[in-house]
Amino acid sequence: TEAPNKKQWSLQDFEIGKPLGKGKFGRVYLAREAKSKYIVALKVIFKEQIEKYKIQHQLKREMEIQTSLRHPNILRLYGWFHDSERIFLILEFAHGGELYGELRKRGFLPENKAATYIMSLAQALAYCHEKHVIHRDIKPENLLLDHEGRLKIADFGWSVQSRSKRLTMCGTLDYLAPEMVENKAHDYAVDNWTLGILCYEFLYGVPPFEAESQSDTFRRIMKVDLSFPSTPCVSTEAKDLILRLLVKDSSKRLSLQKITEHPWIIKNADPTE
Ligand SMILES: Nc1ncnc(NCCc2cnc(NC(=O)Nc3cccc(C(F)(F)F)c3)s2)c1Br
Repeated sequence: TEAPNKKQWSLQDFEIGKPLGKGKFGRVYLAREAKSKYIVALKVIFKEQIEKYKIQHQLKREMEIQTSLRHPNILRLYGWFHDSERIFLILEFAHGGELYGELRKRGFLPENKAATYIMSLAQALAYCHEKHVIHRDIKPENLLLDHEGRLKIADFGWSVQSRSKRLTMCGTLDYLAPEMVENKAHDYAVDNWTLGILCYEFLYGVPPFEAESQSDTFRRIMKVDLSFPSTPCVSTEAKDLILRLLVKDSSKRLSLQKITEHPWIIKNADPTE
């Protein structure tokens, strides 16, 4: 008999539930595998969309990368299948939904939650970097929460192409590091920059370089035009961590290891995470 994860899945194997969300390339549904009753999230991607944007290789790369990653803070991709016009990704279901929703609902996060999320991200990214995977696409929409509120990094343009995807997809520039915005060769440190952006956004509710137009955001990123509003009140240690991450020279950004050892993280992150 075949190992379970080598099974050829098909739509008939699943009972489809409510829609969980819709992405650029298709919707996500709650689903249950009929025999095992196992709950999953099923992402439906239309082939003609993939062909239109010529990102087949990117999806292929995502599958390769994803099946090799196992980490408590990375959403699992259990497998995939396709029919004549769609590709289906069989994903771990994150019961808590998108972290984005929590941030929008609360406006901004308490320091212990923000620190716990940043620590989980630093640990997951350190794991990815050990596996020579740079994420490049970390933003609140791609961060999900499981039933215990544990952070899961999801969605994958995990490849060099993801930069072209982002720039051609005219996604938000808010999370792009200077070297990416300048379309320069970049390395692992882009994810460290993004952790600085996210830490700021978790604590203030908006990304640090938000501006009316993309060109203004571009200018603010290139200048590292960073300022801290007087409200909400944020600790000096949190601002210290943000200032050590939002550094233009990528070689001078705090390392992932050093992030997990930063006083603000030690003091505020939930150690059981
Ligand atoms: N509560 C929830 N529980 C679990 N999941 C949820 N949402 C799905 C999160 C995702 C995880 N992985 C993804 N991957 C892709 O979308 N890949 C993708 C799609 C199109 C094109 C391409 C490419 F061609 F550009 F690469 C790559 S979406 C939710 Br809401």
